[in-house]
Amino acid sequence: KVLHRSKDNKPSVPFPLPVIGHLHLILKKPLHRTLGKLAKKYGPILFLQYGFRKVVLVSSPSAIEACLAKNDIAFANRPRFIVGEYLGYNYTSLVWASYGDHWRNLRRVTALEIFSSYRLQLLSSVRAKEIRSLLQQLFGNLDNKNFRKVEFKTMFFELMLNILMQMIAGKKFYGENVVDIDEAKRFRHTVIETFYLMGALNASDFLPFLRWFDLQGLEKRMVKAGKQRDTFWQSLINERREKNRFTTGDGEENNILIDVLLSQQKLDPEYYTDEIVKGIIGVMLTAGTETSSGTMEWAMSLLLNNPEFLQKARDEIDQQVGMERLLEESDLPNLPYLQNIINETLRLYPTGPVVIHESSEDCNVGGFHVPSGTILLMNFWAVHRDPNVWKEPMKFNPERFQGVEGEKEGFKLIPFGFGRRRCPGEALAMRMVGLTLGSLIQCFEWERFGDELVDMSEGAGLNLPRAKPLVAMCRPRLTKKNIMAPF
Ligand code: HEM
Repeated sequence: KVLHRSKDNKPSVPFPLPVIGHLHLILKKPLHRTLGKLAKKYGPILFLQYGFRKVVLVSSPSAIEACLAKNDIAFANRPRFIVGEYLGYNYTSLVWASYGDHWRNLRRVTALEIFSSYRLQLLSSVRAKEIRSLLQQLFGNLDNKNFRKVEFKTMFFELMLNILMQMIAGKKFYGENVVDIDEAKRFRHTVIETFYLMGALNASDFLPFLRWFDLQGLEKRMVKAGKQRDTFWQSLINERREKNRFTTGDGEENNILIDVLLSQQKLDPEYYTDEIVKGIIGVMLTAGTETSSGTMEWAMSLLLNNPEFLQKARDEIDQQVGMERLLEESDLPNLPYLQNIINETLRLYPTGPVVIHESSEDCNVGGFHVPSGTILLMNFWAVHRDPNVWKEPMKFNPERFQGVEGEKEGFKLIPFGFGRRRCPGEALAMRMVGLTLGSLIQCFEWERFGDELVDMSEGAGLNLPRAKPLVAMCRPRLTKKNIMAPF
């Protein structure tokens, strides 16, 4: 029986304690750091025991390649953690579904109706409009002399949510003519709560008898969050249903995800139940918002602490786009420096730092036997900071991507995962992060709020949030005419 055997003479993982196994070793938050320390001490492939569950923790590029490339199908399941029952419609939503026909169908429908290049292209004007309205809002009544204070977190979240809401439900969430502000606040809270609950270590997942007691109070919170989410998704469906009763046949309904799903429901009501439709909407609005907006916030934090790179990105934009018009999505391929900044941000602060799968059959990882039903923990965050893989890994240096080191092969930069369960939102996220950062750099000068460096501490949650929301000062570079020009 191998608990852990390392090829480089690292010590063995301590023997598991009775009942709890190694759970005591992973209590400290944030999880990616605690798991990173374990890997550093004991090796890149570790076999752990969480209560009654077997766990394999992998933290090196070759180990992750062994799981996601060589054993992709074997590891394509997710564990049935209790949170998936309440927040994943009893494991039927895309994130929580096990590998199989249902999951494949969800991936197919979303790939076609939301993530295809055709759909992404079709909705590029929605994104451009939202960015412009964000820039106008920031510009406010500023002149080019005064700096003003900006809080990013809510601004980026609202931007992503507005864009996704228009793709999904055909309406905005924030801004003029929109839903009531309390509802918007409640929704944001629910998304944050979702990530918290997904990232919280629920002892009942590993010691099922504890479920009776819900000692951490997590299940109670899951029930509440599940109800809030369900009410919100249902209201979006009801609204579209009502609207479609009076449809003008102008084709708008072909571009809105809920409408497409409701027409599938008419064809196959047994499969496309409201629950399945709500599961799809919920996954998109949750997985797509905090991850992308968090990446934007980390990128701005890094640039504010490293203004020389901010200047270089601005030089590139000035050269490629100029100051006479606003940066557009079609400019992004001509802005490799900006792209390097995003890659470097995702390297240091991947907003999916630890990814969880489960094996559905026996397999072999790096010479070790992994039994079926083992939980797989992949620490992308640790791989992205591994000194065996990266030179000066803790240093923010976008220029590393200009040289040989920047080559993405070899599973050393995997912020979106790899293989069958790879993030389907990557192209959309990269466009949004690129367009937002590029526009902010083009249109405004940025300075830190106060003399101190931006605090880079990480908070709790599965999506690597900042501990403290980022605040900075900005002053317009472009003229009011450029920014306020009607779209
Ligand atoms: C910078 C932004 C983003 C990052 C870093 C990110 C990262 C990830 C990661 C690491 C996974 C797990 C992959 C795995 O299990 O192997 C994932 C899954 C997923 N992501 Fe993203 N993501 C981002 C944006 C988005 C967006 C914008 C959407 C949709 C609008 C999205 C939708 C999803 C979905 C649905 C899954 C689950 C896929 C499945 O289980 O089959 N993500 N993402």
